[in-house]
Amino acid sequence: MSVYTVVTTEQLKQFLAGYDLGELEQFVGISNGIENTNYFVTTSTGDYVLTLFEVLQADELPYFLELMAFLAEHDIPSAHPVPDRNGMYLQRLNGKPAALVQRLNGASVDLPTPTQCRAIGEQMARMHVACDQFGMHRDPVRGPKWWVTTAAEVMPKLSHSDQALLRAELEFQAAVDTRDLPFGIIHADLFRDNALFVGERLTGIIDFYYACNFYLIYDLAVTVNDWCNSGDSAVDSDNAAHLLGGYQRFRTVTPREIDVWPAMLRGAALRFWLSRLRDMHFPRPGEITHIKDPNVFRDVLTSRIGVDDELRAMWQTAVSA
Ligand SMILES: Nc1ncnc2c1ncn2[C@@H]1O[C@H](COP(=O)(O)OP(=O)(O)OP(=O)(O)O)[C@@H](O)[C@H]1O
Ligand SMILES: N[C@@H](CCO)C(=O)O
Repeated sequence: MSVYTVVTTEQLKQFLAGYDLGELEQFVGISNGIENTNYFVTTSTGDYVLTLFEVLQADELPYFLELMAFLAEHDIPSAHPVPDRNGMYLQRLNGKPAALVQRLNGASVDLPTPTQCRAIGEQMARMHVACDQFGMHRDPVRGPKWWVTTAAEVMPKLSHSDQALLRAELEFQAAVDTRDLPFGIIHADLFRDNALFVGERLTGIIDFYYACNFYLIYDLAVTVNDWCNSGDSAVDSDNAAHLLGGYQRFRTVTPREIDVWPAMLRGAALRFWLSRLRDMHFPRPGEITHIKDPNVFRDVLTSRIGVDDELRAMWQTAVSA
């Protein structure tokens, strides 16, 4: 991120008075991330992350906060939201909806190992399975309808060749047969910067604010595109074998999911190409801002076109041990 909304010491002390967390010791804005304002907060009882929601509205937030509580309580490595003195997770601070969550140990990794990829696959599958029991529903906000409206916004900013690629991909995606695909709750943004590790041990998955009800296989596609990138946009087959193998350990994918896998990888690349284009060409004002390169996902998309058999073959090499 980014700190879009500055919080003063006085404001934070008043906010913390609503919690049973002791005295404020220190706090600092977090520079990673794009969507929200985040601070690390230390009180006399421990370390927390404070999020001020910049885009999501208060009535949308119970889904995410309840989901995070549900996952932490089902032993998925993740941060439990912290309740205030009245048992509520959601508060307001400086005019924005705000929440505190536990601060997890660990750091994100730039160059994941196969073992780390396996851990991500395993926990994603456990999350997909566990969430069968989670009763709330949310439609995707970055789904196919959003792809079309956002493409129209960014189209005038693109080169002719990128415009042609974007138009062709939207047309291709509109024709993908998604019938009979397993559906459920997905993270939808499980990038490397949304997982923390201590060595090879996954300590937590964070940033559930794009979670929604959608095709489970799309969640894996988002994650493989980011975690298993060989550097020249092709898939790193060793990391992919471990990530998909880890996933299969807890949930067996269906033949329909394997069939649609190449299209899902392309759709997932399209989604992040578009969101990064929008962030770049229509930025929001903020004190610290962090724009990610859209061309990374344009190139991922390009490299996934015309290689369907190769992409489906990833499932044959998934390491099941
Ligand atoms: N529970 C947590 N424990 C430890 N660190 C955390 C936690 N939550 C967030 N962070 C840190 O804060 C950073 C930003 O958080 P997050 O990814 O949620 O921000 P965002 O603006 O919503 O992100 P995005 O870029 O995905 O939109 C993370 O990269 C991580 O360093
Ligand atoms: N993970 C996203 C940002 C948040 O959606 C990206 O890397 O573009």
